[in-house]
Amino acid sequence: MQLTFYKYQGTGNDFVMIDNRQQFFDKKDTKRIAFLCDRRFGIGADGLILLENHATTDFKMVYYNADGNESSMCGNGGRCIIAFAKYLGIIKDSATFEAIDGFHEATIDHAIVSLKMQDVSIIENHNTHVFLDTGSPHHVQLEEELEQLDIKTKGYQIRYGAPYNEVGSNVNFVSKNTTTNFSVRTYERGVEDETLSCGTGVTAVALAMHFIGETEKNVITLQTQGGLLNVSFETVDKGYKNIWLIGPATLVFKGEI
Ligand SMILES: N[C@@H](CCC[C@H](N)C(=O)O)C(=O)O
Repeated sequence: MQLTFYKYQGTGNDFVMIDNRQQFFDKKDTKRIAFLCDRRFGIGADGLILLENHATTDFKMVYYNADGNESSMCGNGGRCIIAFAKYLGIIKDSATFEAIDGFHEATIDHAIVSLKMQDVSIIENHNTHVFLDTGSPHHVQLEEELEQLDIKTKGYQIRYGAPYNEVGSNVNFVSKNTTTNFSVRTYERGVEDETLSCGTGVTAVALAMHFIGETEKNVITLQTQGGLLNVSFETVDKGYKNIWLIGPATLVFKGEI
């Protein structure tokens, strides 16, 4: 059967997007999802996202990593699905939707999407790194020589090492440019490689840098390999609320396979 798909990217984190409001897509076919994401034999993407009907919000988002498995929240995917929902005529300039980590609000202004993330109340500050969950689990560590790092090798060791083991964590390497600007490179679980950007990752980095005192600001710019993202937040007694991930989300092409 022919499958109509849409390819989106948000700061270079790219996704195969499928309108599954008619529920035709076989979600159990992990091999096919991995095939569609394969960059040599398939369409090529860091993940695949289904847009589905929802009883009380504008739509539901279902996210799969490039390995074919359903996973936790994808921040850049969440921004891209807003652009997709607008393209399909489901929403205008604002929306609410449900994802695996709960309900989200978002707005879109031309190609710039602002996505509200879940509140974060648990942040583990270890000596060498910070660990927190921004919808997906993230290990965050500061590095002096970010450009020289072998992200695939180092990220793989941390992702599969203790205490994360098989379940794993995404791994973010960070360098500080100014008090409001940090560079980030991310090894993504489920892609098992560096991606050009990770939305839940840069959100984790912004909160972690504030938490450990590297910044006192609450609007942070994150330079990823695929472009700039902004994260704003409010500090509360036990963590952070009103967290927004802001940046571009673009349709690359539409096709059939
Ligand atoms: N690219 C995503 C993160 C997707 C989930 C991640 N690979 C995981 O399995 O935890 C983002 O933009 O947040």
